[in-house]
Amino acid sequence: MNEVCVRVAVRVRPLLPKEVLHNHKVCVRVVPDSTQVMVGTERAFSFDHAFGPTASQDDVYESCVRPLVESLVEGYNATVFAYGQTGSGKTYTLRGGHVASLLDEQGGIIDRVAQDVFLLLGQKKQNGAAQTTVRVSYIELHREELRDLLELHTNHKELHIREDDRGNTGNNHSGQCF
Ligand SMILES: Nc1ncnc2c1ncn2[C@@H]1O[C@H](COP(=O)(O)OP(=O)(O)OP(=O)(O)O)[C@@H](O)[C@H]1O
Repeated sequence: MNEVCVRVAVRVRPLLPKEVLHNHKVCVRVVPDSTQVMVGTERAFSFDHAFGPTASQDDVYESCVRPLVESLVEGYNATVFAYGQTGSGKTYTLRGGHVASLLDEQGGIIDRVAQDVFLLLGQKKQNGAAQTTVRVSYIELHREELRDLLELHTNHKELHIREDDRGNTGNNHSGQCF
């Protein structure tokens, strides 16, 4: 991976059965063997990665995210976020194809990161690295309101995201109040 701080990947999902049924047409195509997508027949847009409807969850993870996890265990910060209109595939890409699935071919980025973080930390420990602590928070921000998805009974009014003077963010509920 080169030294660019922000990399952008585009993923075009397949038509859903109901879309096929309603005769919807594909209007965005990935140019074969490139990182460009065509909108209609004339306009081409370039990205750092471009995945078409046949790309697997593993393809996306291996090229876009795994290198970040490797950097993470070396002490770097990394962020992965999905952006797109409703129904475009953000949840599928991040959380996977089934709710509560074990890691299988439909497993999303979150499952794969969790697996690799512990795998890589385990390897580091075997090589004599210091003990590591992993903390996880899973928070939904919807209409300016925060919800702790790991503690659903928490009153959303008690949750606040704060930033310290070095730009580190945390939420008061996870005990990281800045
Ligand atoms: N790459 C893919 N392959 C197969 N099915 C997909 C793919 N991406 C998305 N889907 C399916 O498309 C539908 C919409 O996807 P998803 O729920 O992930 O969209 P979303 O962007 O999270 O939408 P919203 O913003 O409304 O939550 C789901 O049924 C999902 O399983």
